[in-house]
Order: sequence, then C-alpha cells, then structure tokens
Amino acid sequence: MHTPFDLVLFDLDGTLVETAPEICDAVNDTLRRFDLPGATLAQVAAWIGHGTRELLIQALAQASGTDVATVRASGTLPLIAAEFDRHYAARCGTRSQPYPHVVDTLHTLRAQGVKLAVVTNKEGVYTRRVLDAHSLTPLFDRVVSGDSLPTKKPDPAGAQRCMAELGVPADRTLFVGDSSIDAATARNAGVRVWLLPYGYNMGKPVSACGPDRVIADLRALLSPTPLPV
Ligand SMILES: O=C(O)COP(=O)(O)O
Repeated sequence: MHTPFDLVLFDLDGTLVETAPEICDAVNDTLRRFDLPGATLAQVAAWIGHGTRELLIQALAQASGTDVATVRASGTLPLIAAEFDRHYAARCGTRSQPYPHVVDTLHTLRAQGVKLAVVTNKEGVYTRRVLDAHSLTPLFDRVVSGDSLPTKKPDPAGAQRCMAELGVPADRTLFVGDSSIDAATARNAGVRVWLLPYGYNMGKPVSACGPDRVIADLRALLSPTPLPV
C-alpha cells in the first residue's frame, strides 16, 4: 500500500500511553512523604505536557499553597525530586497502558516501511522507563525526550532532528499528538498534525488547537485520506 507519510512523530503521554494514573500515584507517594495533601487524578492529568519535573513543581505549589516560582527556587526541590524519582521508578508500568490499537498499528506501520519516532517533553529517564515497561522501545527509529536537546516542544528542534536524521522531508512527515503543545510543535516544524481526543490537553477540546484532523484512535493512520499530489 502506498502510504502518504514516510515518518510519523508521536507524542508519548496521552497519545501512545495512558500514564496519568501511575504519575498520580508517584506524586501522591511523594506528597505524603512530606506530609502534604494529595492531588487528584484530574489535576495531575491537567499538569501533563511540559515534562514530569514541571508537573512535580505544579503539584508541590498546589499542595503547599504557594506559587511555582517559589517552588522552583526552593532549596528542598532537589531532595523532593529525588524522592519523586524513586516513587515514579517503582510505579512505572504498574498502572500505565498503551491506548487501544497503539501496539498493533505501530507494528503495521513498521511493516509498511514507515519510520516512527517519539517526540516527548517527558525527561529521557522516564521516557525510557515507560517505553521499556510496555516493550515499545524497539518499535521506534528515534526517541527525542524533553531533555535530549536544549529546547523542548513546542520548539520544533526535536521534530526537525528526527526528519534530518531519518532523511524525510516535512511534507512526508506527520505529527500525532494530544495537545496544543503538539499542534504548535507540528506547525513550527512545518508538518501536518493529527490529534487524539482521549489524552491530556489541559482540559480543553483538541479541535480548538486547529489540527489537520482529529482522529478517534491510531487506526486512522492505516487508512489515511490520500494526499493531493
Ligand atoms: O511528560 C509530560 O509532561 C509530557 O509528555 P508528552 O510530551 O509525551 O505529552
């Protein structure tokens, strides 16, 4: 079958894997350890998007009734972050799961010769753990995490690196994500973007982000609307 894309760039959290439940568990393990009140799953889901460190800072600000700038400047942040890291390592893979049709679609795309990459704002250590926990690592030709490069999404550097290294031009590349950050990243990189409605978009509908398409699940990648030549 002729595929209209030679490279698909995927967001991770909320696009390939439902990660909020175990991130919430790890956040609450950490908050409890410091005698702080817990966060709800909805709050944690709404904080996903800018990387796990930023999420922890949001959670600490909320739990301690202060602002993120104060938390970021706090001398205890490295200690709390180290505690969080232990909890997230223990929780990783316990309550996350690939969304329906993710694993089979990725296998089919690879069999069709389409290159696949992950471009996430999640830090590399956590990205690797989540991908490994679900045996997804071998399915990707490239993985760019939030701390792989000096900038993260919506800066297009990660997307551009994948295209350059895999030798695929922007008009043969698609970005698949779940948020306004992914839509902006794709626009900044000059590639089309399809968004999924089931992930983490800070509580807002993905249709408001101006994607080229909203798709129900990854199977849409296997019967895409042919592109004009
Ligand atoms: O870890 C996050 O906050 C975001 O990760 P994502 O870019 O894969 O959605």
